[in-house]
Amino acid sequence: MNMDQLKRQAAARALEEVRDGMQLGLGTGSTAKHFVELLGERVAAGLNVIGVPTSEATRADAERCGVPLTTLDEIDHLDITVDGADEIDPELNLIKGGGGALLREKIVAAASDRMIVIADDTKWVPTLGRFPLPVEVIPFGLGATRRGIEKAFAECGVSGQMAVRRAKDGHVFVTDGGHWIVDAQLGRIADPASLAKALSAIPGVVEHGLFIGLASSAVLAGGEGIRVIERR
Ligand SMILES: O=C(CO)[C@H](O)[C@H](O)COP(=O)(O)O
Repeated sequence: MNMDQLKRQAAARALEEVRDGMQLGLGTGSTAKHFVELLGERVAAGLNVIGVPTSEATRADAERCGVPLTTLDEIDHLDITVDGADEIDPELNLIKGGGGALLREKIVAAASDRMIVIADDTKWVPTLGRFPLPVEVIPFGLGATRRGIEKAFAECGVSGQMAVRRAKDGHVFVTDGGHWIVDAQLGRIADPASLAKALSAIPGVVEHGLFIGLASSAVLAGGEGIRVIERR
């Protein structure tokens, strides 16, 4: 089974948790896209749900698949958010933002009763940090913000190269919120909760890709089948 089939399997397993009448957060990325497509098939067959997309890309996918959409201004909570991740550790802390949607993804996950993370099992790691940590920043004053980020890294015992993310065409990547992303190659983040707190305190940092205590469960698809891991 190839990687894409594993992602679809994880998405299908998460779909089993969806009940009629639910309000759903719809994640971003290639795995979350499978979930939106499968959800669209269930909606076409009569399932009554409504979704909040975490990116303009997911909004377009959901519209194409016929999934009814709303916003967090129109409803007061979400039952489940289903989203992918770039890394998942045994505490179900995550690195997200490889697709650049971390800000809306975190707002939507935080508004949800449950967050189910779906992934192929290559995303499972003993310690976060091999995947570059995305930090969403305001372009104004970027030099000062970067120095603040470096200080936070030093205080939390990590270090590594930082680079402003670029799109395939070479231009600076701009998020749906109009911000930039700095990707930091940290290698190993021993204390992700402390680093998350330190990064959140920096003026100029809009959000970062450390999702601490947000995921309720992870559905991991691998060669030997599907594993569902619940947060302890
Ligand atoms: O955080 C994300 C987007 O901002 C994605 O969930 C993450 O990058 C995983 O994507 P994929 O399912 O394509 O591997």
